[in-house]
Amino acid sequence: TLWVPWRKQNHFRKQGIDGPAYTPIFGNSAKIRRMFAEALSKRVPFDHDVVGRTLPFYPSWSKMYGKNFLYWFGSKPRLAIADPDMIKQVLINTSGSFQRVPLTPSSRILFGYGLPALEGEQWAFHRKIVNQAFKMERVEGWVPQIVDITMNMLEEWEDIRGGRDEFEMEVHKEMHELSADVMSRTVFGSSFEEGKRIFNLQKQQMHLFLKAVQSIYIPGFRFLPTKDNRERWRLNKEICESIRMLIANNSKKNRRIKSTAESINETIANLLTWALVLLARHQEWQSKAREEVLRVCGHNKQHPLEENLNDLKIVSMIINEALRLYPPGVLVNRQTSKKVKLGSLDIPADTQLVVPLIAVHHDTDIWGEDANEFNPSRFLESRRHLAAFLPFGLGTRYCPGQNLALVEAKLALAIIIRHYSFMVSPAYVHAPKLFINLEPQFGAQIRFTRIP
Ligand code: HEM
Repeated sequence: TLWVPWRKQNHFRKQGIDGPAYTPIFGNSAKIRRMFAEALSKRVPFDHDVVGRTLPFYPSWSKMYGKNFLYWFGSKPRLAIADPDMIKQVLINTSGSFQRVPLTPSSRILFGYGLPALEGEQWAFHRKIVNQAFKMERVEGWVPQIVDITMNMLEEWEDIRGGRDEFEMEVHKEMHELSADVMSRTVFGSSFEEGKRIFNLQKQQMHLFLKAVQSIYIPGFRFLPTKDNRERWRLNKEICESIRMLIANNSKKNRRIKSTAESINETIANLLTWALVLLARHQEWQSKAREEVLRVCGHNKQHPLEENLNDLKIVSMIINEALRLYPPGVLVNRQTSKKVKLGSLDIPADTQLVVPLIAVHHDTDIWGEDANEFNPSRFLESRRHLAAFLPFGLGTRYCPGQNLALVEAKLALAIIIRHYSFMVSPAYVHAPKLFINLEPQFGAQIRFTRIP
């Protein structure tokens, strides 16, 4: 079996798919780790050409081997695909040939036994429940709560401002709190405080999780009482107990929804953070958005209502452009359950397919020469290709939280823009980093001025 990777490598080479050569046991993992370390140690200019910093192996290897290439995680082959036609074929395929990559035991702790971990009938059953929970009518019913929570946040900002004209804040933390509050009040309903506590525990757990996924998975290692493992067990126990209590206090039906929703809170926080950074950097779009909010919602400090949502067109375009340049979920992956054909390619069973969403979103072949520039008006045109813009995934597994994410982002942005003008603080260092999601490595410091 030692020869299997080489055989697979040849199999792909014969079909025109090349990549960094396989090295025994570790594959290309050490090299990938080095590339990440090097990318993160460099300071980058404040522009949006950020794929090299967030997913350094992709631009490096695609330059040498083409948009689709083969690399090795240990002795497992990974096929990176960034061609929209191929991506579409993989993600909309319903035959069961392309499955979600099974969670390792340590990532299962993070994602639990919710939707992302399920396949087949079990998945279909729970997916129906989740779709119901997040359908648009239901999410629109949450508008008053979301507005309320955002206004509460602004009241706290006013305390921080303390009567000054200008004040500065790290908004990533603020957006994290905001989206945790929204998720707790909407999805968790009555169990508000408890929901928030779980989010905070999970945030700590994510740091440990990341350490675990960046190292190669060694069977049995998770049972060793290392410092990280002990901390992981402690947090896990606490989270399990909290969730158990929460479930005991709630109806049985919502159980699955909760366990999935908890781990996904971060995505909206990151979307909002990047949208604020982008608007702070691109004042002309901030003004355009503010004009729109005032026009649509009225001048008398009125808040957006659910009937305004469709009229906030510029705000929507800005959110799309933020999702394009800084997609919170940087990649999605699949694994072949059997030998499959993808276009003219023969792919063996047990091959991981990696779709680098962020690279597709920055591809000049798709988006033109200004692909790395912030230009929301590109969304005035209809979509180029189903798989050219896919921040929420595509196909049967596309994100069921999309409605909530977009409605929350629209409302929160509209309200913030209505009350403050803002610019990037001199303290801000532009450093997008792939954590679980795409995050600002050193936070997002923004300087606000109150609009009378
Ligand atoms: C800006 C915010 C968000 C982004 C960018 C995002 C992105 C994604 C993406 C790309 C996928 C597809 C994964 C794949 O195909 O392998 C996904 C799946 C999923 N998302 Fe989201 N998400 C966001 C917010 C949310 C929220 C708020 C929730 C729930 C409250 C949520 C729940 C889920 C679930 C349960 C799945 C798995 C669906 C399945 O396996 O059938 N997401 N998300």
